[in-house]
Amino acid sequence: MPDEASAGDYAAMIEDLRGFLDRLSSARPSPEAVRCLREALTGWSAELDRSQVPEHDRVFGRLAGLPGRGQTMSPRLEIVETGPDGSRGTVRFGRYHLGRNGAAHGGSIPLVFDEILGQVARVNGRSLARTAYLRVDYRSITPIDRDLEISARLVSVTGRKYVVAGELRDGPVLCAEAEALFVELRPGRP
Ligand SMILES: CCCCCCCCCCCCCCCC(=O)SCCNC(=O)CCNC(=O)[C@H](O)C(C)(C)COP(=O)(O)OP(=O)(O)OC[C@H]1O[C@@H](n2cnc3c(N)ncnc32)[C@H](O)[C@@H]1OP(=O)(O)O
Repeated sequence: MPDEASAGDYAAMIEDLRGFLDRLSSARPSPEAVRCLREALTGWSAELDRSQVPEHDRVFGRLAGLPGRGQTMSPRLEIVETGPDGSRGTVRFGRYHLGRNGAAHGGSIPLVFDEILGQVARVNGRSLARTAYLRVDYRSITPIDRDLEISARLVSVTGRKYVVAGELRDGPVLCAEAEALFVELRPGRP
């Protein structure tokens, strides 16, 4: 893990990357701008080629205190309260997550449910638990570019099985709800 000072820089870089992806997805760049961006990206990749590491040493997605654990794959999730029975937070779908007509892409919504529901299972699980199923019901469109409320609650624990349910709301509007089963891995199972 990076030290405290570089963790701050890393966090800021991840936020910059989110901003870049939002701008990229809503841009119509000129051929000259595309050439310029490609050149910059080639330089960034060459820089990162110098610091590739195995999975267990990577930083991306492993900074528990940061929104979204310091990764950009799923929308920006910020947990504001967590406990053994559940958690709640805010999530923001950016322009990068746009499906059509102002609604977030349907595939980006399970991503964020897997995160928050999985964290509740993990708080409860003695060891790592994996998603066995994740069901999402889309109740109303999920708007982008504003903070939405998201919550998860533990429904039941049966042996190694944890059922967790979640809701995504835009104020009084229920955008989506989810239910997932997490199964705690047997010892020695990768
Ligand atoms: C250091 C930095 C930290 C940073 C901070 C970390 C924070 C961390 C937060 C992470 C938050 C993200 C969390 C994402 C988590 C994933 O997304 S994991 C990736 C997606 N999931 C997978 O790849 C799982 C693939 N499947 C499997 O590996 C296996 O099928 C499973 C799920 C582990 C189950 O296998 P198994 O242990 O052999 O289980 P098995 O004995 O078959 O079944 C056990 C029980 O579960 C039931 N079951 C199993 N599957 C199902 C199913 N699909 N439907 C219904 N029942 C089922 C069985 O019927 C059985 O029930 P009982 O007979 O006991 O009543």
